Amino acid sequence: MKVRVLHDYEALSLAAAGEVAAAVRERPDAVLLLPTGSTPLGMYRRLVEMHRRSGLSFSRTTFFNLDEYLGLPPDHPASYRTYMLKNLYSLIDADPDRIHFPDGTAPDPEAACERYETAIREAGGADLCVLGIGRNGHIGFNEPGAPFDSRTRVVRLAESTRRVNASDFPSGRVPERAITAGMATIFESRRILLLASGADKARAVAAAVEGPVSETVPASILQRHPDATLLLDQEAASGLASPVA
Ligand SMILES: N[C@@H]1[C@@H](O)[C@H](O)[C@@H](COP(=O)(O)O)O[C@@H]1O
Repeated sequence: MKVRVLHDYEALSLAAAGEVAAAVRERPDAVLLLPTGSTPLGMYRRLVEMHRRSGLSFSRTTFFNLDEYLGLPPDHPASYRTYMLKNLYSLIDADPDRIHFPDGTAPDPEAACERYETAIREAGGADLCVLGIGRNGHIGFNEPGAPFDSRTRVVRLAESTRRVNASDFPSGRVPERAITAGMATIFESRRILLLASGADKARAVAAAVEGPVSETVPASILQRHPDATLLLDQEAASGLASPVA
């Protein structure tokens, strides 16, 4: 696992966008597994700029989302589908047939999870997975305790995660469950990039980088990955015992 510390959020976003752009330039039909949350917003903004200014094309790229709330209508303002359309897909030349989301409203959610896992596998697996990190070390919606061999499945959200995400649901209750790509699904990505910004991520980052590899801290699995990079801003890196360049 490599760790890169950038000066601030803007530098982090630019570096992350550079990595995604390089993957897509090298392989225009790359398969990407992408996150939501506030952290990747700057990266998406930069990717849209690169598309507009330097002609970076995503027309052959296949996109999968890491997760989605269970039971939210797809056009709900807080659904991850809405987030991705608004912040990325509607602003670039993505092919709608190559954009995939977990189906949070499927009548049989377990079957929808299996279909999603199969779709990722049939696409050849992810060339690049970009992750954020929860304050409790979660990746996607794999909360502490998620088995390392888990696949795309329905999960119950930690109460702390529901509290943090409550600001996205001003007029209602935060869903209790979600569909997430599993730990093994994520780990099988050929390259993984985890982004963390701000002091409130410092403890989770330190546990993921310097603590034992443990299902208690889902992001710690990246220590075992052959090609994982953490992009941190200085605040997110502030809990690390050993300084990194
Ligand atoms: N399911 C998402 C995660 O994929 C994301 O990484 C995390 C951190 O979000 P933020 O970047 O807003 O801190 O929260 C959510 O719960």
